[in-house]
Amino acid sequence: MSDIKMDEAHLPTDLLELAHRLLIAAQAAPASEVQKLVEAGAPTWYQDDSLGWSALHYAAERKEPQILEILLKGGAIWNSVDKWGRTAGEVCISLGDEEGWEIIRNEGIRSEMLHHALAGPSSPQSDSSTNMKLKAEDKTSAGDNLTFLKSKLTWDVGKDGKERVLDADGNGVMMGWEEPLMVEHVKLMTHDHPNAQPGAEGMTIMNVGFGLGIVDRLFQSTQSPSHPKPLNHTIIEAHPQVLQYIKDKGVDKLPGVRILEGRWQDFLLDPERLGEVLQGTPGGMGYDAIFVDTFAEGYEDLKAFFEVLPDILEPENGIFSFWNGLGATNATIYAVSSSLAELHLEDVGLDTTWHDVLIPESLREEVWKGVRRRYWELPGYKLPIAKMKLM
Ligand SMILES: C[S@@+](CC[C@H](N)C(=O)[O-])C[C@H]1O[C@@H](n2cnc3c(N)ncnc32)[C@H](O)[C@@H]1O
Repeated sequence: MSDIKMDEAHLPTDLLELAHRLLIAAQAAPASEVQKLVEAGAPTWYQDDSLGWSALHYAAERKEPQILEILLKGGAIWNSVDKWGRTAGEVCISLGDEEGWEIIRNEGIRSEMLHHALAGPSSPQSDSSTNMKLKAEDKTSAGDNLTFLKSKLTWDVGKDGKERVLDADGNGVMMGWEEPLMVEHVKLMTHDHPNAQPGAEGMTIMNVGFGLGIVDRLFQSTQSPSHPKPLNHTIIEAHPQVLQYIKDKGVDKLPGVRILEGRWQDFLLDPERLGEVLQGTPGGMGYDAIFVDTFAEGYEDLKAFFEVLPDILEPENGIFSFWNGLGATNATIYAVSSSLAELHLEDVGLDTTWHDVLIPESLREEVWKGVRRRYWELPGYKLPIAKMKLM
């Protein structure tokens, strides 16, 4: 998210005057007037003190698509947020202005794609200040994977009666309210797969990030008297306490289960260890289902994971899915982040379909009691299911 808000004192007086004129013009003047001010160099990123609104927020309130376009072409920042964390996109949503919202979302996708193209190969350092900072949370141990992996975790039961894991700063690492979403993920990844049908040999599954083990329990319980249990179930997990929890619960002793201890990066980004990873699949052909849900990682890490999928996903029927939680405190940013993921998956040869799932549970106050920061603000979850494109 952008935090470009600049102190008035840092702007030369003539620029400050242009900035104020632009804010006023965006509220009531004709498009031509806004255009003139932009051409004269008025800073389109400027946000006022009272609401934290930029000219883009004001134009969104007027439902004037042409003015939105002028401002965005003139460098307005699509994801700058006001004092309440709302982008101009949320202003459009609140007024039911789909056209305006799409203009802002499309600019978000365009600018993020451009940013990634210019940044070159995925690298966690390539975020710039105007581009999305898509971390599951922010700062503290939730903002840095290596810090998180050294931090002390606590397992407890929240006010909603559901189990959860918190990190040392009180950030929710995994929370029980997510279980219905995990159920949907597993259902969509297993139901139609040929290796999960009665009489078949069972699926090969890779799950990255154990957490509370919800998704792993669900993968294990897909079997019925007529349905096979997974043939191989490989879990990659990096946190020492979670690894201990896995052993305490005897998960590592379940038939077909294999635990790879370490970060997924250690296994999947090292060509010499890929063979070890693929041992879980017949003929080393890749997994039937891959799910990834880590913590304290950002979009760049997810993108780096996407890039290894062609090497580890079974090409014919393999299904990939991931916890789609980045940017979920804001509807416009969530939409842009999901579209970005779809485009980057397409780049590596995967087609994505999205399933909309309602999640009223997450909005209940008691779910978040004792948690430092609420990481989910939306009533809906966009669940991705991706498969290799047919040649
Ligand atoms: C949100 S939880 C996963 C929840 C899980 N899907 C469930 O159903 O309970 C994230 C897990 O990812 C692990 N993790 C974080 N970063 C990782 C990394 N780079 N490689 C492997 N595991 C990681 C954390 O230790 C944690 O156990």
